[in-house]
Amino acid sequence: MCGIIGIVGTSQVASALYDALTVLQHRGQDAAGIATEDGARLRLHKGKGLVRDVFNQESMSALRGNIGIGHCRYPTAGSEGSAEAQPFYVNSPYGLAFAHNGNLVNTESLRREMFEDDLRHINTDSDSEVLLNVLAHELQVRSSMAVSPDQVFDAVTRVFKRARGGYACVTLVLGYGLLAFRDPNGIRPLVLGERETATGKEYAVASESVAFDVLGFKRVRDIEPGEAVLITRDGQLFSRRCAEGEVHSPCIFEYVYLARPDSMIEDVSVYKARLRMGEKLAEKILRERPDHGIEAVIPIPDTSRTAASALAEALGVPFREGFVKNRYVGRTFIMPGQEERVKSVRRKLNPVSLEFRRKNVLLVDDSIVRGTTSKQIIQMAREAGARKVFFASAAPPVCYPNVYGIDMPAVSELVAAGRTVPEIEQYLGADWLIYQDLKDLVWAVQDGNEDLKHFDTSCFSGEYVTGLDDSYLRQIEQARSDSAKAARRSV
Ligand SMILES: O=P(O)(O)OC[C@H]1O[C@H](OP(=O)(O)OP(=O)(O)O)[C@H](O)[C@@H]1O
Ligand SMILES: NC(=O)CC[C@H](N)C(=O)O
Ligand SMILES: [Mg+2]
Repeated sequence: MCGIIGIVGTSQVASALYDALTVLQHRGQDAAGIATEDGARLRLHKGKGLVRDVFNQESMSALRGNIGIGHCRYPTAGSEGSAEAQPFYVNSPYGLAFAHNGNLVNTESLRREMFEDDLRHINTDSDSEVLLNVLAHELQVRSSMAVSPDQVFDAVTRVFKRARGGYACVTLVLGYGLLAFRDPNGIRPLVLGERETATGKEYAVASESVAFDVLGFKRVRDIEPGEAVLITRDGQLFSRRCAEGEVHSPCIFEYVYLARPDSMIEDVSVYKARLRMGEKLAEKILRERPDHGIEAVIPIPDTSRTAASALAEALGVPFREGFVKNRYVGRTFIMPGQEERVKSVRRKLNPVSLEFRRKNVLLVDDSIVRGTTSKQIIQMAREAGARKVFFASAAPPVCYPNVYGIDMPAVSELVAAGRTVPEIEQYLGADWLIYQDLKDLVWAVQDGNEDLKHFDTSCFSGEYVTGLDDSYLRQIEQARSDSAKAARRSV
């Protein structure tokens, strides 16, 4: 769930790309990059770290041009190294700079095809570099000096046939324009925006609409599943559905945790969806624990706040800020190693003891994945003097890996996998634990747009809309478990 942005402007775009990346930072904290085209050349700067650390005045001033793309990375493939920071670049055909949010599930066979059939060298372990080369190959075999939208759309049609997985992508086609496309199932989000300026209309494409709010762009619409949009350097927009007939399945975890609440995805307000998650969870608590005795509902900052506030209101129990978040510590879940994640929970969240002392409290989180946060938080609540500590998750138990752009590769690391709710309760140390039902989570999102009939719920249901090769889950567990990553870092 990286963040991506592309802008076709009528004046310099680097600072707008930078600003957009800072509001998409919650989607990826590991690396960031910007590529622009200054009329003659590609300008590219990228590196490891937060957006504010990767760029300085000097690197920004070199990023000249009225058209460009940006990326902030949360790795789901390959390493966390700077070589895999995005955008990636290939010089042929035309010169392509590419940024990708998502994850492919047939990377290895594509990598082999690239090498053996298409004679292309892939230099990293990144699936995004593979995807860029598939696009480059398909453009190459149709290329001519004068690029046409039909050629580009035919190439993307082939990419959709070859690449399986979740992918929302922006590509800078040097000397020509910006190409954006979204996988045939529409798993990862991608929105189109525009703004009128004194010098003409400008377009932008981004992972989340919140990027448009800060840039003063108007959200026009979501890019459709299997659609490609091409915006030429002189501001003409072309689009085509290049894949049809696949089940539209936006990732439900965007609504649970990944996206900012002030974003709209698929015409659904993430904020309102989270409120509805809280309401549904309250109904379940009232059904199953009518004599709950809860004296305060306490969110685990940041993401659960919205759901917890609605839950408290529906229960008629005070909503209290029992944990203060250190605003200088980033998101824990998207950190690459378990040791770092465990340490950062305590660095990040500190209890306000008086909200716990001699009280029965309900702690609310948006989700429980590895249990890193919840286990420590329950202990902190007890240390702060709580009488009873109940725990509620606004999402159902996460029991299966996510393979479409969220780094949850190993079943063995998921606290709910192979455990019953009472067993998880005991492991986390809660007096009782309650999870949202999947049907209620689906309802909470669908209520915002009843045209959405299906979602990618794979981490809750184990159903993978693209299908998976038999050995795939075993392979990613071996390659991407915390222990595999730690072993890689130590060499
Ligand atoms: O069970 P776990 O493996 O701990 O993962 C789940 C937790 O991680 C996320 O928080 P995070 O700190 O990443 O971000 P937030 O500040 O947006 O809530 C999420 O909101 C849960 O609190
Ligand atoms: N989270 C993502 O979208 C990751 C993109 C890509 N798979 C990478 O690892 O860089
Ligand atoms: Mg959290």
